[in-house]
Amino acid sequence: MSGLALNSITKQFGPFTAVDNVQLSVPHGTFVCLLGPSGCGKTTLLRMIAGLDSPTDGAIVLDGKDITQVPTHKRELGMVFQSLALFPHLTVGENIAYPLRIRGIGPEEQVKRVDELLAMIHLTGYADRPVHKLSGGQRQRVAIARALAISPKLFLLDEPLSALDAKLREAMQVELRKLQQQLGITTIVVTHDQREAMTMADTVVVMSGGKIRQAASPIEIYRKPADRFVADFIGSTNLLPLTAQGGSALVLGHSVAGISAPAGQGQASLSVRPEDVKLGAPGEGRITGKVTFIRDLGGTIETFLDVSGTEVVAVSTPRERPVVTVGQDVGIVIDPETAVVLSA
Ligand SMILES: Nc1ncnc2c1ncn2[C@@H]1O[C@H](COP(=O)(O)OP(=O)(O)OP(=O)(O)O)[C@@H](O)[C@H]1O
Repeated sequence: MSGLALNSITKQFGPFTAVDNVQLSVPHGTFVCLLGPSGCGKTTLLRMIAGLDSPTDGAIVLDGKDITQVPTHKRELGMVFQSLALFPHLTVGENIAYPLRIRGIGPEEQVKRVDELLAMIHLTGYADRPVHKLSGGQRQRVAIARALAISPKLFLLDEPLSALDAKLREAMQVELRKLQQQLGITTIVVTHDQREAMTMADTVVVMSGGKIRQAASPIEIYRKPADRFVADFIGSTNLLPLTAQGGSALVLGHSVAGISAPAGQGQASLSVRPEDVKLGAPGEGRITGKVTFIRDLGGTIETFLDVSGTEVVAVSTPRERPVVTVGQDVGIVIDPETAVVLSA
């Protein structure tokens, strides 16, 4: 297969398993985000792909070739790691040309390539500027250009945008994704920012405790989370207790048409995104909650409800907002099409 394959990768640090039997296939030209809470093993996994750490077990295969034992400098990688900063005493052009120079590429070819890369990152004319005179976002773009100078087979980035302020980070996410699509380069980014992952990735790999919980498209991760961890970690959700009773299931004590409990499970949960909770009049057989708090954020309105001790959050836009007030009893409508049954 053209692309990257991680075959049963495990990394132990003494008795501690930081990466646990990871299996992942990254087709050529795709953009993968490794996403998870602090300590879940995403940086360790990226470092192994980069050759900066070796797996205790398993194999890393790039374009059909086992590279597990190949040293970093022979893997044809472009890397933007937090620790790999730009050379502050060099100009933008010298920074970008550096990997070309150490590979013995002639000065004319270097200038041509630097110009191409500067155009690509929208910094044409900046070649002679010292890097310390650049803004944070411009510096980040130069680091990206430097990593791409050698046309690598794999582009690896570890939290590349975390030092930027929120607005610039969002703009750079879009820019990085466009650049990756333009070049068709296989890219793996480590991030703990789910918005970043959802914006950029073809495949989001959600990790916890060294294991992959789910690897799927952003929309599938959001709409069809594989388990409670993923449902809770990605976006916000209502995890409602689901109990089996006879052949049907009870959600917050009520049966909901179209929802059934998983076979053989005593206890399960139903994940319902706040935007999928619809409010209506309280009615016979309908889940009813009391409004405890309303947060009007302008573009969206969050309504917090108490249903026999369980908090349910509904999000609506001002247009679709049902007029409710704190203390009021309202009916809660769950659409079985958008709700996901999760075991445990
Ligand atoms: N060299 C090492 N020796 C011992 N333990 C390590 C080493 N490197 C990482 N670990 C441990 O492995 C686990 C995974 O670390 P890793 O840096 O991969 O996590 P991460 O998901 O990237 O987290 P963060 O977002 O905080 O960087 C952590 O518990 C960490 O303490």
